[in-house]
Amino acid sequence: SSARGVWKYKLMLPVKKEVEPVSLGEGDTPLIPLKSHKRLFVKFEGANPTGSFKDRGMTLAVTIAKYIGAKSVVVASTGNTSASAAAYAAKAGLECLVYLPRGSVARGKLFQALLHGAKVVEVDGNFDEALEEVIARYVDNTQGHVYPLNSVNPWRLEGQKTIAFEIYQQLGFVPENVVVPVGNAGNIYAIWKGFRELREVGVTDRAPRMIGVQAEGASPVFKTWLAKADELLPVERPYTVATAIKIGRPVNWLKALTAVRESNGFMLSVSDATILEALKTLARSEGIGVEPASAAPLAGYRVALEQGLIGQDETTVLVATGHALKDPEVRF
Ligand SMILES: Cc1ncc(COP(=O)(O)O)c(/C=C/C(=O)C(=O)O)c1O
Repeated sequence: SSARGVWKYKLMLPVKKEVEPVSLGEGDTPLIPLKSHKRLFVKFEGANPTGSFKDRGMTLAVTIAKYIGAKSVVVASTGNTSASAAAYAAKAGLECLVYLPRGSVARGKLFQALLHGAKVVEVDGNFDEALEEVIARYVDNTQGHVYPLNSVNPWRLEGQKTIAFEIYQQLGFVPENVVVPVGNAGNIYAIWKGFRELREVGVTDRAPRMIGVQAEGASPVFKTWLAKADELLPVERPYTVATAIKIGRPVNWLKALTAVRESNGFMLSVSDATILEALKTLARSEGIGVEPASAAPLAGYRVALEQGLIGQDETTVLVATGHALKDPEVRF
């Protein structure tokens, strides 16, 4: 079919074939080999239409919202989800309402939400409070015309799993490790789901270890994994320069731990200093411009190599989730 990107995999997506996709050409992002290590690659999700991997999930969720006759969509966000929701809602002719934590959204992302015509509600509090507000107001909303898009919305994870399909097709094999920055914790599970489905349909009999990286000041999933706790150990006042993943009570924490455990992977927590160092290396040695959260996988990879958790001879893919233009004020 002439479809490209996410919709090339329509048969692996849970949508009826008559559904008309709302698409901005998301997906088909580059897999870039790094000079620094011979079997290290970056999956550059900054190359998506609004500059982050969120577009993969948003094309699905907004397509469904339109298909079911929603008039508007609502989402809480640390920024990239709101930028993506605004663009896809505009394409679909839907209104878009975004709840953002006042003062912690990188300028590029706020600009995009406004540019695409979203109505921005600034919440006094962190992302977690913004999400609580959306869930309280809209998730059990009776009118049904306002469609909540947060990663409690399964459609977004279905779109994001196509990252796995592309990595497999671009490498020609399943890598030993896939390293993902973890915030609200949906993406690491979505990518794992994609690799699990490749195995289930018999394309391959291998699966990667899923390695999740958090910032030290905002690492509830790491803490819960390390403690082998069966309840989330939340971080009340998360702080990190990587504002995209500055989340203290990730809704998808259990999904993320499932992906890590099922894949025999692990969680890491890295300092802001090492994240900024990694951001600088990617920009100045590899020519790859990312926002801070998207440099966390390289920071994590370096730690994992040092600690012998990853071997030099293993093929590893770092998922760089967002473009540098998102956060033009980061000081590194
Ligand atoms: C650049 C970037 N890198 C990594 C993540 C973490 O993904 P999840 O672990 O699936 O949450 C985000 C998440 C952003 C939001 O949660 C939002 O936009 O509201 C991001 O923007």
